[in-house]
Amino acid sequence: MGQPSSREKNTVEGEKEETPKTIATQENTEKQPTGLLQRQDKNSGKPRRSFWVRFKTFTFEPPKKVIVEGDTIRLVPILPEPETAVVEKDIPATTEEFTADTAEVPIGKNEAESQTLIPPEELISPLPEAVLAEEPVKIKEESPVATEKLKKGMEKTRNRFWSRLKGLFSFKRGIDESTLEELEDILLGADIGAKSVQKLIHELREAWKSKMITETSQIRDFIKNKLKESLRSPQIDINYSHTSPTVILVVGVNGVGKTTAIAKLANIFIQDGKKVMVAASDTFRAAAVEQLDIWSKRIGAEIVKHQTGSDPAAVAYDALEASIARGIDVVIVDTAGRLHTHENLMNELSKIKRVISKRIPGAPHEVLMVLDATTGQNALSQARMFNQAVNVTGIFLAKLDGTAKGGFVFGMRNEINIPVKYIGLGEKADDIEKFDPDAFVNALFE
Ligand SMILES: Nc1nc2c(ncn2[C@@H]2O[C@H](COP(=O)(O)OP(=O)(O)OP(=O)(O)O)[C@@H](O)[C@H]2O)c(=O)[nH]1
Repeated sequence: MGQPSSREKNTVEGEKEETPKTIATQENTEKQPTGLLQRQDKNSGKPRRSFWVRFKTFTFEPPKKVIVEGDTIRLVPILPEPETAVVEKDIPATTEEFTADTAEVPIGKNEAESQTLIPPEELISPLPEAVLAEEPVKIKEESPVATEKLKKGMEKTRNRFWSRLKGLFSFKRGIDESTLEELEDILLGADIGAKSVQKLIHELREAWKSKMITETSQIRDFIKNKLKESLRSPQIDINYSHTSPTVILVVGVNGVGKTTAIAKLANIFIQDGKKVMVAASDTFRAAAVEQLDIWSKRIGAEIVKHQTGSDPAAVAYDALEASIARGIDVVIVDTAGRLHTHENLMNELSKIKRVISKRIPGAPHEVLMVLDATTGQNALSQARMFNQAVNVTGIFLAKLDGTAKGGFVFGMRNEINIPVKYIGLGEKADDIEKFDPDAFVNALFE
């Protein structure tokens, strides 16, 4: 028996970990199954713990301070001295623990929506009348060619994917069952996900049997086209409102890159000539508001913030009022990535969403979920949970530059029908690209 893994430690021990966010990521990276169907631990054969059981390992984190380093702004945990660490000090009396029994129970929409809603008029004092923009926001066309930034950002994924695949196509030979088996292994190793690989191999076998393709050299383009097709979506753009403001609610667990994603999004909207406001509705931690504040000043976005611990829905409501009064084009609402319990978090997100749609019918026009690409297939469980509570309309895939597991985008699309809309390719405000399926697949093969 070796040392217990951090998954097996209790919450208090998890608190004492030096870098809880990184640990969660490393675990996910190291223990990643190659297929979606694999739900048992490879060594022990025991069932793997659910996402929410693992989620509790980063539910209780030390407070953080904001560190500004050149072009990046990050939160760094303020770690207590080991001998003086008192975990209870940071956890309010209302804190509940996740248990293995309750962790699996998803929060249904109805349950979330049955929460008491504070009437908006009690949340804030009234602000000036609405000033609506007359012109719909224009959407910029993007080229399907992979940019240098995209190619560089996807270097690790490409190495894992294409370096093995190209061996198969390096000389002309006929196709047989062993070719398909070899290809299947390579695709599974590229984190594409078991279901997607099965589908791809099935289609390839059909094409081979019908003599549509006969040589290995033809497989490359066949796979490329199929992968592109699998990612296309009619809703790949942000769902802009015809009347301003367009409201984007941003959700995701802590540490995935949510704040940085908001800054990146705000930055591209501003560069596109839009007036942007961010709502600091992650009132759970002071450092989160501070980090957003620094980003906003740097990129030129307006910000609405309240005190730590205040009602996040009230912050969102205030931001909507202010944005209408000031003719803002896009409002981006930040939210907490963790609360004392998963249930509290989902209820809070549902409430923020209800308050937004009560003030602006049809809003939020986009619910973007930020996922950390380095967590590979585990990001799927997060997406499913959040989707149940707030109906996610698009994915912002952060940290694609830091992983070789970018292939999981295909499995994700196959498993949950939510389109990826943006990708994060670094820590700076301009390390962002609008997701283009053709460019993405091209970057995998170039
Ligand atoms: N390499 C890389 N790092 C990123 C990217 N996006 C964010 N990061 C880094 O990831 C870390 C966490 O990012 P944050 O934006 O603070 O994440 P968050 O989800 O807001 O985290 P909390 O505020 O702790 O909930 C920071 O160090 C960021 O600089 C990305 O696309 N690529």
